Amino acid sequence: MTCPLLRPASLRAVRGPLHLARSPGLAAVRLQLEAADGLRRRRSYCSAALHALDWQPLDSGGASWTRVPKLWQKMGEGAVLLRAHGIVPPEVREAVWALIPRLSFDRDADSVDGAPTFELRWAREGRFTHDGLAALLAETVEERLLPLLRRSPLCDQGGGSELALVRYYEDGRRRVHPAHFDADALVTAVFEVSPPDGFEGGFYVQPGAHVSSRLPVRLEAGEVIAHSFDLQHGVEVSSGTRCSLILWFADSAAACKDKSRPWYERAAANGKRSPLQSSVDALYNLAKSRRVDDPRGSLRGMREAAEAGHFMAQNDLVLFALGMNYLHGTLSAAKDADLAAEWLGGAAEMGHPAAQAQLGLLLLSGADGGGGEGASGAELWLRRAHEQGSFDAATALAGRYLRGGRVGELGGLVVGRLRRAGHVSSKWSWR
Ligand SMILES: O=C(O)CCC(=O)C(=O)O
Ligand SMILES: [Fe+2]
Repeated sequence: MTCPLLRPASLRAVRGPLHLARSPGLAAVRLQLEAADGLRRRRSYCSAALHALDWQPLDSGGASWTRVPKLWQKMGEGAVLLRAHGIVPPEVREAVWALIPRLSFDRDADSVDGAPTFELRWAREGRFTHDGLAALLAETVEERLLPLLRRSPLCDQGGGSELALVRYYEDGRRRVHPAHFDADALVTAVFEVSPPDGFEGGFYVQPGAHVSSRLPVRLEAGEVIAHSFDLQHGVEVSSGTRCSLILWFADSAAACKDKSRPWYERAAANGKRSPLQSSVDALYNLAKSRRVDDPRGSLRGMREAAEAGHFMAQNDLVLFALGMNYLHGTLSAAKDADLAAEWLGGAAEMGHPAAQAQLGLLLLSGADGGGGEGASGAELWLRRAHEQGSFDAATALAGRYLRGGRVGELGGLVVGRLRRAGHVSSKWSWR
């Protein structure tokens, strides 16, 4: 049985803390930020807040759609988000839900956070790969979902589908899928499989870099949402069990097979003529997808996206460039540290938790003996990142508090959080 589904994600983002020989103090970072006009303008985009999504009816069939603006960019219309009832017949949803306990989920590293995926792939390269799910879902995907996407504002952004996943969220397995962009899909569709009274939290969109800009999208069982590649989104389940089915669509069967991402190239090229908002996201995604095959081209693209204000590109540029420098032994550590702090500072000021954590670690690594201005700057950024849920930052803070014997209230909170999440071994106990 076939459907227009494509191939799996192949790139795994590698993230890790920075360890540099020297780094500027916080004041130096601030000065660089103040001097950078572009960064100041970008910061103001992020201070805007979006309080609710403005849904419009798509047709008489009960589907609606909206645009999700990006708080870090002024231009462009925003990402497309669509929701629809009645696409998955209730008996299909119930049969899928009943099948879930019999499925076995993968534990390979996730491309967004490197933690075990707890996902099951049920289609790739245009074919269903799981007989049970194919028997239940082929008709719904081909006869109901694809026609909906084709008559929606997402239609000029694609048709064929790329990869399909079941995702399972539960305490003791995976509970979060951090905010991200889908790097290998032109359009993504998500079916909510589990009944909403079985869990707290769920899918959200995040128009800004900071977690405070999150807008939950509470879905009914069997409801479908679909979005364009330039939508930042994630999942956080605070209690209970949630199961979702995800389909990543490409624009042709050929793109599924040869792993090309022509839509990013098209959007990036269009953006050079008219600065479409999604072109910056396309540049970023294209750069990410070329890391292995064309590292230097990828670095150039990442830098362009970073210069255009993409906060994830600013953060990833630093991680990727430093990785390249270590591999090729090119730039000096001191020069790297200044540049790294500048890029990370921009994204950190916009609120991006990963950049805040990396900047904190960078400042910490340059702080002699753990004291002085570098260290207090480091702590400030690490605390901000920890407040947004960063485990890298919490781990670094806990280490500092415990080594310095300054556990206090915040130290207790940080260490307690790490311990609950299984990140702290008994040797970290301070009692
Ligand atoms: O589980 C969901 O609703 C979405 C998961 C997701 O964003 C992804 O797999 O890329
Ligand atoms: Fe996603």
